Parts: sequence; C-alpha cells; structure tokens
Amino acid sequence: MSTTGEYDCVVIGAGVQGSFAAYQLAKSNQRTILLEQFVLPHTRGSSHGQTRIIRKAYEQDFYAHMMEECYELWAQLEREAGVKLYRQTGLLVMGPENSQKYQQFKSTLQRNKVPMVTLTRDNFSQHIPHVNLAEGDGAVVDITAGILYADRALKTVQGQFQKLGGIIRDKEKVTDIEPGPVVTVSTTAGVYRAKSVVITAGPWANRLLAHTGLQLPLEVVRINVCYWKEKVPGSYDVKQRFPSFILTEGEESKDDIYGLPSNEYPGLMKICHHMGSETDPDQRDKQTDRSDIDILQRYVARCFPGLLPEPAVVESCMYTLTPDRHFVLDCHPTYGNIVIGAGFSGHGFKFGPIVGKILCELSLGEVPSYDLSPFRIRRFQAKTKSAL
Ligand SMILES: Cc1cc2nc3c(=O)[nH]c(=O)nc-3n(C[C@H](O)[C@H](O)[C@H](O)COP(=O)(O)OP(=O)(O)OC[C@H]3O[C@@H](n4cnc5c(N)ncnc54)[C@H](O)[C@@H]3O)c2cc1C
Ligand SMILES: O=C(O)[C@@H]1CCCCN1
Repeated sequence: MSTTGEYDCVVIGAGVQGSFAAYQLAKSNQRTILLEQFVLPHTRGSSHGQTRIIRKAYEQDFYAHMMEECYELWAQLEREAGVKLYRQTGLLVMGPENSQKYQQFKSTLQRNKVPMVTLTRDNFSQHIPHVNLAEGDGAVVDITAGILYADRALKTVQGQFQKLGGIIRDKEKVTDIEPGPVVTVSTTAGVYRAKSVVITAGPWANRLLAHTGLQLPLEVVRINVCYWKEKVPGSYDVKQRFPSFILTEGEESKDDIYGLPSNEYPGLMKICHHMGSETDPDQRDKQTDRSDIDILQRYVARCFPGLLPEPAVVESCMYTLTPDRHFVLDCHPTYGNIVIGAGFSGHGFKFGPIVGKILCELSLGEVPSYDLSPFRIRRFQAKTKSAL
C-alpha cells in the first residue's frame, strides 16, 4: 500500500540525532514524520547498545559549553517521561602529563569550572583500585560525567515524539529526495512532501546526500565493542563507584582507549579503542579486522590486572568520521530547507538533545542557539564535492 502525505518536516533516520530532531520539531508544533529504513529498535547503525559516556571533559571549550545546557535537557526528558537515563560515574581522564591533548582536557575542565579532582601518583590507587597508571601519565576526574542508558534514551525520545503527535514509519527506506521549495521524499512505501527535510542518516549520510548533489568527506569505520571479564566479580562495577575512563594516548595507541564500568552485563567491563577499520555500512559484518582488539588486549594486560585480557563479548557499532572529528550541523549549501546532521565521529550521543534543538532551529530558519562555525560544511572547502 502506498502512503503519501504533506508535512512541515520529514526527518530521515531514527538514530539518536533524528529522534531528538523530530521530538524538538514536534515540540515546536511542526507536523513531523520520522522515517527509518529498519524495523525499530535495531542494531545496524550507531545509536544501539545499552550505554554511552556523557561528559564535559573535552579538548575544546565549545563542547564543554554545549554540554551545560545538554545535561539540563537530558534531565528534562527524564522528568517528562518519568525514566532514568543518566547515572553519574565520574570520568577518569588519563594521559601523558606533558602532552598537549591531556593538558587541553585538564584546562577545559578548569576554565569551564567543571567540578573535578586531580589525582596524584600517590593517591591514585586509593581512589582507582585495580588500575595501573602508566609512568609519566597524569589523571583527573570530571565528577559530573557518567553514563547514559542509550537504548532506553532512544525509546524514550521516540515515545515522547509520538505523544506529541509525531509519526514514526520504520521499515521504510528513503530512496529519493527531490529538492525544491517543497521537498519530495520517496520511500519504499510512499511519497512525502514537506517544507523542510532533516537528514540524520548516520553512516548512510552520503548515500542520501547524493540525491541532493552533495558529498561530505565522511569515513565510516566499524568498531569492535569489547567486554572484558572481571577476575573477581564486582572489581570494576558501577555499584562500587568505578568510573568511566578515557586514556588520551598510551603505549598501545595514539588514539583514545575508553571504558565504562561493569553495568549492562554483570561482571563484564566495556573497554574499546576509539578507532576502527573502514567499512561499507551495508556490509559491516564483512569487516573482520581485529587490530583494535589486539591493541586492547595489550592495554588490558598492562593496565587492568583485574580483567582477563581476552574479550568475553564482542559487539559491533559504526562511527561516521569527519576529518577534524567535529560534527556537521548545517543547511545544505544549495537548498536551505534541507538540514544536515552528520559526521558525529564517535562522540555524538551525549549531544542528542542539543543537536535535536539546533537541527530544529535550522529547519525553522531560526538563528541557532550556538555558534555553528566549527560544524559548518564550508570548513571542508576543497574536500566537499558539489556535483551541481
Ligand atoms: C562503539 C561506540 C561507542 C560510542 N560511545 C559514545 C559515547 O560514549 N558517548 C557519546 O556521546 N557518543 C558515543 N558514540 C557515538 C554515538 O553513538 C553516535 O555519534 C550517534 O549514535 C550517531 O547517531 P546518528 O543518529 O547520527 O546515527 P545512527 O544511529 O546511525 O542513525 C542513523 C539512522 O538513519 C537510518 N537511515 C539511514 N539511511 C536511511 C534511509 N535511506 N532511509 C531511512 N532511514 C535511513 C539508519 O538506519 C539509522 O537508524 C559511540 C559510538 C559507537 C559506535
Ligand atoms: O563520546 C565519548 O564520550 C566517548 C569517548 C571515547 C571515545 C568514544 N566516545
């Protein structure tokens, strides 16, 4: 059966960003439809899984600043829906004391007056048992950081969107976008017309943008999401107040290694490498490279003596990376009523509520609440191929 409809806005892609954009649009009284290619909930994109880190500890002030309001928006959603989405764990940031990256994390926390604790080599093991701090590494804790219950968050925001009258159509893949003052969106089941379209297609962003003559410099990588078994159950448990952590650089890798306390699978701690191997999003499981797991095994053996240095569970997820690892939040350069949220580069979940708000503002032609210069498409210059 074919469906057609007229809307104020069509949002393409029901991951965390599209779901929050749709919710914000519905809150602004926009007749909104959210289209998703797979049956919801699914594990084929970037927003699935039980947990994500939320933090203000960043190298850049603009992220720490956006997170101020974002924490409030998460709390607002929790109150509105009567669910718990956030749990404070603190975030331990470790890295070579003299490296620029580690120092930037530390100074951003200080400048933005984020409650924090600096650990010395002497008191480190008293506060963080069962972890070896590498020689020359410093350690600070962002006290306000924690974990978000990701799957639950997605379900909640989609539910709130529907309560506001929003429509979700899953198992409905967008196959064409025809730009114009009224945009026509064709799917495997129908045709929709809307004053504006928001594209939040995660790893598939360039597939959709191809219909609009735009390609962004995005690289899709597969991440092996590894869980490691505690030798003594409970050693790294969220209930024992073990924190989440980020290692900014280590002996094993120049890229971050990060972890979350045991929570979703009792007795298993999640530790991953913040980089993976390139993949086609439709062929994710054909990418079988395990070099990230090798790096992690060496790291766990060196620094987490209470874990077995072999992953007990490996799941998959994808990052959509921009060259500078900053997001794309912008209007299409040729068609102002096509709004793009893409390239969340493996750190976008925590920003969902604020990304949704910004994409809604762009879609309504309002002045965005934040300076979007780090997120504009024009920063890519020569790398952005416009086929028009
Ligand atoms: C292993 C891992 C760990 C992470 N850790 C953190 C963390 O600790 N903290 C944090 O803040 N962030 C983290 N992130 C990043 C965060 O999860 C992502 O930035 C975020 O989920 C991206 O959401 P998205 O909505 O852009 O993409 P997606 O979730 O991929 O959503 C895009 C959706 O669009 C749909 N779609 C695509 N094409 C079409 C089409 N043609 N028609 C209809 N629908 C379509 C897809 O099916 C998909 O559902 C992590 C990511 C991974 C993979
Ligand atoms: O966004 C985050 O907070 C984490 C940090 C480490 C890499 C993966 N994403």
